[in-house]
Amino acid sequence: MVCLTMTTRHPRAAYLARMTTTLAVEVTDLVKVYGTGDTTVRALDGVGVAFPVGEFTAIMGPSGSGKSTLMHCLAGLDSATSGSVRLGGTELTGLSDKALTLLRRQRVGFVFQSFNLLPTLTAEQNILLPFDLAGRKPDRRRLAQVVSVLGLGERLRHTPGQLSGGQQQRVACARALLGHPDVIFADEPTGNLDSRTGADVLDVLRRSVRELGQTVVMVTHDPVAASYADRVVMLADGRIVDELRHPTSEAVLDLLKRLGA
Ligand SMILES: Nc1ncnc2c1ncn2[C@@H]1O[C@H](COP(=O)(O)OP(=O)(O)OP(=O)(O)O)[C@@H](O)[C@H]1O
Repeated sequence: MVCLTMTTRHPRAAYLARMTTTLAVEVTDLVKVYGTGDTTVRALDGVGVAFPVGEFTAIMGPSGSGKSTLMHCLAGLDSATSGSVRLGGTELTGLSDKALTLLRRQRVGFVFQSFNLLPTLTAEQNILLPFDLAGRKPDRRRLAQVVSVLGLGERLRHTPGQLSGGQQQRVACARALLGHPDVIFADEPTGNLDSRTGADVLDVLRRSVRELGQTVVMVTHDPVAASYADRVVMLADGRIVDELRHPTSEAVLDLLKRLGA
């Protein structure tokens, strides 16, 4: 497995790093401690895990096990107390807030439970918003491809209020996918959806991995949602305690029960 450890600043070096690494994200011995003294909480307690390019991983675990903390550290939204996070070959530890903001904008996609679409913009304008804000022109072929894979062709002129919850979440997925980020982090993406529209969104995430080569890391409580992933990583008490490949919802449920979740 090839993995570059250098911090890349030059655009061509960054490009080459992305081309040669087979890991989208990798963390080593990650520790996150909140608070001091009696109120100290060790939310992550020496986590080591890698997320290969083009794989769909679900992070699961009982409430308070550290899922959100891990995702925030992976995405450069929070800094760890110690340990290393490498995203697309770039070491995040020690980067300034400004550099982290830039890295998130250019190389990370987010899909949240609450969609986070602007209500006055059309679906297409929402999808293009990150590009507009950055003053960049999107690749029109990529836009057409993403819209087609996500089945949004008929909905581009609708505002979020004219779309179902599932369609809104698909627009949010398209927005995340358009810039071909190193990784998309999805935080309970189906938490606000009924099971049928939730299944549509999970299918979209699955297809973005299979057909567009996207890397997706999703936090979920739902064993059915996790069964769409290639792999489930199970956390308990801030540590990785198990891993399932090609998970079924039954196997995930069994594992959660054994952990007392
Ligand atoms: N800002 C904070 N300050 C202090 N403690 C925190 C903070 N954020 C999280 N924690 C603690 O860290 C631990 C892990 O929290 P985290 O939110 O990562 O768990 P989680 O697995 O995502 O939980 P849930 O499934 O309930 O969302 C918990 O004990 C939590 O109370």
